[in-house]
Amino acid sequence: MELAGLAGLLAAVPAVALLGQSGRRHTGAARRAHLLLAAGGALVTAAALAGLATALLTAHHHHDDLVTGSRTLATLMAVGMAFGTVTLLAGTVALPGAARGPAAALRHVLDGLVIAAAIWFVGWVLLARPIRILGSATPYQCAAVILPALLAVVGLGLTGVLALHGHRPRRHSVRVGAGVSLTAIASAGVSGGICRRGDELVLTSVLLLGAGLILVAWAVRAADRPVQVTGDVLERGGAYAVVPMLGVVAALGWHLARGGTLDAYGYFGISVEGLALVARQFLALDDVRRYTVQLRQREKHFRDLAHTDPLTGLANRRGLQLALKADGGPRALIGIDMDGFKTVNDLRGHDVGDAVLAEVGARLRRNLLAGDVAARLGGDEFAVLMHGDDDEAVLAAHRLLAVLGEPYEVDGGQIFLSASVGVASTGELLHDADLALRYAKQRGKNRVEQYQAGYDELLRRRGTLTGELRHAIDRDQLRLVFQPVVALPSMRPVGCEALLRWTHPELGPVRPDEFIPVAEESGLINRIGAWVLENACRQLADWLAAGHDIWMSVNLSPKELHNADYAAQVADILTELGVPPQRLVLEVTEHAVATDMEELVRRLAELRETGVRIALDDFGAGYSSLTQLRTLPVDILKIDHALVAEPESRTGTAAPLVDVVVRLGHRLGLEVLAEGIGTPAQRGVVEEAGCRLGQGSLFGWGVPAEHLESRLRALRPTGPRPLPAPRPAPTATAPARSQLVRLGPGMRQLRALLPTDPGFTAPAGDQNVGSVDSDREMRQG
Ligand SMILES: Nc1nc2c(ncn2[C@@H]2O[C@H](COP(=O)(O)OP(=O)(O)OP(=O)(O)O)[C@@H](O)[C@H]2O)c(=O)[nH]1
Repeated sequence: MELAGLAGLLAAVPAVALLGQSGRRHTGAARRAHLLLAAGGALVTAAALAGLATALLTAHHHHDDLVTGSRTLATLMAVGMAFGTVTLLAGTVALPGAARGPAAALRHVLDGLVIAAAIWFVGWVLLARPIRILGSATPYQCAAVILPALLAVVGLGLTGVLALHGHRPRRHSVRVGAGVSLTAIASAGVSGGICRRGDELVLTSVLLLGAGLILVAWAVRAADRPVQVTGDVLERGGAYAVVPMLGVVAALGWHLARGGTLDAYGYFGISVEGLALVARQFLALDDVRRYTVQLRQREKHFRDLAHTDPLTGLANRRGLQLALKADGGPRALIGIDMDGFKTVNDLRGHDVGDAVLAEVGARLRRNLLAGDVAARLGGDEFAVLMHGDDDEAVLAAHRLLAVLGEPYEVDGGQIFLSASVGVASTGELLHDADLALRYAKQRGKNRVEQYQAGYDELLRRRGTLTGELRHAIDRDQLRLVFQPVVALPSMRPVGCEALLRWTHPELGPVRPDEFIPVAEESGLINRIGAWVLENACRQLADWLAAGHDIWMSVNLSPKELHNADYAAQVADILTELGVPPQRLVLEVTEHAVATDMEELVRRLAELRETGVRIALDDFGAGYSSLTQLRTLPVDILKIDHALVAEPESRTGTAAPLVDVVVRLGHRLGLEVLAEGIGTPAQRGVVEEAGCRLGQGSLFGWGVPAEHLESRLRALRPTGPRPLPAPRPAPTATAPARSQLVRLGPGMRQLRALLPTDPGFTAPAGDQNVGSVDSDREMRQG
């Protein structure tokens, strides 16, 4: 019989060999698991082989010796095979499809123990008194079977857990678990059979053992397929614990009802069940804690995201509102909006716009103190919430204005932008800073305004003005006045600038610097501009018809210039009223020049084609580019009054830059007109510089048409005047000599630049260039 058993065991050998081979073929976790399974299988097989061989050799011994010998042998075999089974179990939990890592494996083992302890206990109830389903066959005298039986139960428990919680597809690891359990059961059978000299049992068990190992080997072949790892606690139900526990309770009740008592094996089963459940509970709590921490971290991450602006990484509006709610000492809010940012998007594309915004964010962040919060409120609008009082806030605002006004290096080019800044340090910070910011925009941008209680009133007034301005034309509230432009040095009026006046019946006279921005913002400027142009031209036509030798200057809003058929409108009016186009001068401000150059050049060129002349107003008051000046199709350069009124500098001359700009203008073939001449001294300086056209209070304020007309009448007509030749078209190939120069009352940079410009070594007689009036005046003079 033992021989048959030995033969049966041979089936196990190839299975072990297959496992070993599979282990060598794999790497990583699979290799470890397969080798463990191979080693376990080999140990079980070796122990069984050794036991059977010993039993065969000692078969002829005396009966008493035989009984004791069998028990000893069975015990030894059981221990040997138990080692093998433990190794097999370890290999099973180590399979990649079983558990994700050691922690998950430990959880599987404990879950398995919960099931195993229940099976053990139910088995014990069935085998123990009073039920004893095996009757006298219960191998009580063979303690040797207990160890493999115990491991078989653990194997079954583990298989159950793998069926419930293994990674998908689960069938491979379940098959391995089942094979290992079968091997363990067979081990118990073999040791039991040897102990009780039950040949059939030995034979059957040996065959089962082989079958178990073959099942393992077969299942392992597929066990290294990719598995779907799900480690979420939410996936784990409690059924694996509830069902065994109910089984234990039912079995115990049945056992006690039949008058049974608990012996050591029963206690053991119940204790293991309880301890395994408690241990599992600890681990489950630990899992829950870990997941809670993870959830909190994620929640924080999403909360942060909800309060962060993705482009700049600064806080967003909600983030700023949160920061505003937090308590703290004295605080101030600095509201910032980039000026003319839309142009960056329009000219350079949205990506460049984004890069500029990101850089604005970075500059703000670099200029924060600890505890300050910078935020992007949307578009090109930013805010800085800082600790400090009024004065500190205004100081910080000016610093930010300077920092944000530095050129932006994007995409290999420079972008020039300024910002408008509003500061509030009491009250509704967000609201007040916004009001101050809007006020800064209205007052010409690129400046800091501090909130004052009057702003609400100011903005309300703007609302009223917008409403009233809508009807100003229909209700005949607009008037034109005309400020003379005189030839120097004779001070004879040769032209005039039409200036708009608005007198409201209730509000009284409204200043142009108040209502013109309102008109621009509300879009009314186009209607109003058309009205001004038409009425100015009508007046001009009258004067020309009356034989006066004069030209008319009309201010042009950048918004009107954007209008694609503006040039056509101008041409229509001129034709309709029969005004020679050369008699009309359209003035654009430097402000318009600083924005979209290409469009501006195109529009101005269209206008010039109609024959009108273009004047560049307020030159020297803000930003200007010398390159732009050369590219722009303009005929007249109007020197800003700030330059004319500049006091003596360290060189000892008053208005030192007038001379420079006049020479620059003449050099570029432009007529030059000095604005804001208020004193004979200023007139002297301007004349000295060679400027032949002047305008200012010294020669007359803006007056009604009749007043100017009487002045004109007083002058004896001197026949038709030659009109200035149009300026030659700018040459596109001329190299740019400078980029952007900040002109202004200081104009130091221009001064520093010009003498080194080879094109600027002006000949002594260049003062007459392009100035017909000065020619004539000189002849007269
Ligand atoms: N590139 C980019 N542009 C944006 C983004 N959000 C808004 N903008 C643009 O930013 C511009 C902001 O316009 P405004 O502030 O009204 O106009 P502005 O040209 O700066 O004029 P002022 O503020 O009056 O000087 C709009 O043209 C928007 O389309 C953004 O995330 N990226």
